Amino acid sequence: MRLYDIEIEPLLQSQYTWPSLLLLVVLGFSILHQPKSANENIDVPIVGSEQSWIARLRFFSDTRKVLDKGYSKYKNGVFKLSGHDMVILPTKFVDELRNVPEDELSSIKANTDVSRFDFSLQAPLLTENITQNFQGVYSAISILTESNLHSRVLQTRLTPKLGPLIPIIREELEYSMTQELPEFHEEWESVEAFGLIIRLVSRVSSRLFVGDDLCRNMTWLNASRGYTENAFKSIILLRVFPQWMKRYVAEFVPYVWMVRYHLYRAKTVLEPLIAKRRTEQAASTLVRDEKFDNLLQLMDDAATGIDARPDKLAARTLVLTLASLHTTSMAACQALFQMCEHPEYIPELREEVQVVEEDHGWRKTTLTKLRKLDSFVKESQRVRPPSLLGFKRAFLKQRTLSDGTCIPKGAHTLMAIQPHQHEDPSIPDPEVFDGLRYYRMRQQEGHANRHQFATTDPYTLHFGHGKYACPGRFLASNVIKLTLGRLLLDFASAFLLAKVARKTFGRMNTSFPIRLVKWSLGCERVRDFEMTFSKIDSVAHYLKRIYIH
Ligand code: HEM
Repeated sequence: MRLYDIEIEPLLQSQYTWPSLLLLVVLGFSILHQPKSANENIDVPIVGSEQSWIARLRFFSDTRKVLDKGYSKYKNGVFKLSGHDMVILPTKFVDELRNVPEDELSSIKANTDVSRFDFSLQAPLLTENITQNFQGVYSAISILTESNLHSRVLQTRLTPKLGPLIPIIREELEYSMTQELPEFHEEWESVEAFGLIIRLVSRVSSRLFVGDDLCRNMTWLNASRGYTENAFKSIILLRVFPQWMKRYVAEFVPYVWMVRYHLYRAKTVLEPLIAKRRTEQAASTLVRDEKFDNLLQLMDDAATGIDARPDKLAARTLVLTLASLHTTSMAACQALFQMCEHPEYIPELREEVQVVEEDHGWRKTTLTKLRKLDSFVKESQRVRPPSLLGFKRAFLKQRTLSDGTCIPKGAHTLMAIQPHQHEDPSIPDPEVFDGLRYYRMRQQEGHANRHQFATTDPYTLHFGHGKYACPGRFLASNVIKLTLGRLLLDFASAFLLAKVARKTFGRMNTSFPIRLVKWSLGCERVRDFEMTFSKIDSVAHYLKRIYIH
């Protein structure tokens, strides 16, 4: 038989023919049977194209522009971005929604996008294409939707112990610096900023996550770093595909394979550790003191039922590194870059760290005294936020908002948190970077405990707000201040290349190297070194020429 010029018989006899035909039928069936998403049922204006693929590509290529366009037009109303993908609610609803029970409005389900795979939702209702989520099934994050064990333990067991744990974390940081910093053969060394920060943060966080049994174990460290990196890559890649396609595409994505591999590797070290500790505990030979506290152990103490299964505990611990590692490192790195851009703050910040260290050493209350550094990190987050959109919610029940807008069951919503923060009346000059802004605000009467990095308010939603705000933000704040404080003590941090990058290309690139200069060289040498940086404009000019021509 011939079809046009093609011989059909050999094709039909090929071993691949029938599986391929079957695959085509399954795909065709999936496409034809796509239920309309809940987001599509919300009748509000769409900013940009209604065609999902075009809208999605446009959104990915210029998120800020698309968001600003929508926000400037509809900021007090509800609108959609990226076709029907994102329903943007005005921030006036924060107070109305922040404490709604989890079985009605869920942050974690919106973030993980469990979608059709979550049968507890009883319907394939969640929106079809969510571009702002963590692709829970493929990145293994869906374990966080099985129960709120991790949040309970972070909030009620680990956070209250953070103070006493400071000397222990500090000890781990000292060790990490010896492992991760380059050897200084000359007066300065070039390091890739984000790479250095993420390695320091992952070591320090590991001490808090799995304790001293494993925090220096390279299998665990590689699994947690490798998992986080590949999970993010899978997430970003899979976001572009429609929901029905993801399950097929995922099977061919090497990042997804690597996620599974690192999950397996993490289990090989965590499960025996859990078993060992349980045996010792049963035999009453386990020595427990402050040093022993870590997230894995505290979760094991609190877990019941299926959550207590060693493989589940191991997976949950690994997945929590995704929630913590990049977020914390990015915030620390942005603060470091702001120091590059505004080196005039460095002496004052450094002096604060020195005074606090000399007065008290690294003790329970040390970090609360670093008020200038806290303000600097918070201001860095304000001007370079981790996300332009936030306060993601999945509506698990239909709800009518106070302005009459009806949000159907299954819809996913977000808020434009970055443009909204610019409208905070307590920030009179939002375009200006003012590293000590929040430090001064805390000096007002009655404000001493407000305006901290980990504090949320209706204008500051980078950690969410209300009952379901990030349960790890105090931990993040401690790790960031410890790490930056330590770097400030040792390095003049002249950051030449980062500064040049900023001047040359108008923005920082996280993969750009920075140069660390040791204070221990003596002030004169550091000053000499800085003098050479005054030629920065000509270096920038030179680089620009190289790149342009
Ligand atoms: C600067 C660092 C961090 C940022 C910017 C950040 C941001 C956020 C945001 C925006 C949310 C969603 C809140 C909401 O929807 O209302 C969240 C949730 C969460 N964060 Fe963080 N986070 C950070 C660090 C951490 C750390 C260190 C941990 C520690 C494990 C952590 C664990 C979590 C968890 C478990 C959730 C989900 C809570 C739930 O089950 O609802 N985060 N975070």
